[in-house]
Amino acid sequence: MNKQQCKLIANFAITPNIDISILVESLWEKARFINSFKDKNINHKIQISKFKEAYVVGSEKFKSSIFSVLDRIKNNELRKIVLANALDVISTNNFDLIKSLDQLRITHPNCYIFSISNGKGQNFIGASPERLICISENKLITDALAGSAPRGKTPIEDTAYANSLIHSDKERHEHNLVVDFISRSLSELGLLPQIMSPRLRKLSNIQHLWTPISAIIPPNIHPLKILAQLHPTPAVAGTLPDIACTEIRRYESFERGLYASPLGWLDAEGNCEFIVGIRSALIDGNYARLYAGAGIVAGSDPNKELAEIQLKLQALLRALI
Ligand SMILES: C=C(O[C@@H]1C=C(C(=O)O)C=C[C@H]1O)C(=O)O
Repeated sequence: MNKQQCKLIANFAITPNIDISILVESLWEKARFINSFKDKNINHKIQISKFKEAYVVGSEKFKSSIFSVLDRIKNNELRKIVLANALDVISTNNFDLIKSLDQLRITHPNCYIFSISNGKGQNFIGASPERLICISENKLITDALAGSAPRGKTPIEDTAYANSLIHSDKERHEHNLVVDFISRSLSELGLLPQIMSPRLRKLSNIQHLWTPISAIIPPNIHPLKILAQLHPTPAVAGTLPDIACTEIRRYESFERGLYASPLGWLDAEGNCEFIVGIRSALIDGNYARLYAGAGIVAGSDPNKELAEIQLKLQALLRALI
């Protein structure tokens, strides 16, 4: 598919008393609306807004949670927990959804840009670097993505960050927990995971350790079964995932909502694409809640983890305002 084309997938719940012809017409109407943007440059209204920002969990409280998690890791109660924070933003004007998505698309050209509405005026949007599963013609591909470093301001600084990421025992351990979990989960379904060579996933503000993993899917395994087996991976929850999820509920004082959840589509042939809903925000009129987390493992430095979360949140905020 070239850059001028895109695939439009529509998923609808079909109930016995639905009028298919009305449904099809409303679908075409939506397709025509989307197509009408084809030749238009989106001219965003310039609005001067003022913003009030507040982290849901303050820095000191967040760091004390990290220290507590590190103690529990030391006591061998768990190996990794991903702790998230949220940033609440109130603007004097409503957030402009199309403009925000456009900015996310421009600043994160290699990420999955998404927007999901609940039909009540709330939209969950973001630019995720992480693919949970993509199945095309029986071939599955998934990402182990964990372990992070900032991007450098110069190529030399950037390479130095990349090298320290690649050679850090702590980052590699954090990453390998995700690789091991994914390959074990796929094997438990009777699949033969092929682990590709590790590489870097470079985004505009951050870089990650990245290992793509592939597998051939026999027709009798439903994509949702694979999804249920994989989610949540230790990239967004921890190891072991069940224990980590219980601990996350204790440490995080807010609901994650759609943050870190699988978002995507599937078709009747078993093709699908689900990403992990990170680098994301819930937008409701002039209110936005932005989410970001970081994996805590033995050797994590609370100040660095806090800085990583702030880096993720501030980059997202810049795209929204
Ligand atoms: C949990 C998030 O990201 C995850 C955590 C990472 C890390 O701690 O190194 C890296 C990529 C993601 O797997 C997030 O961005 O909210």
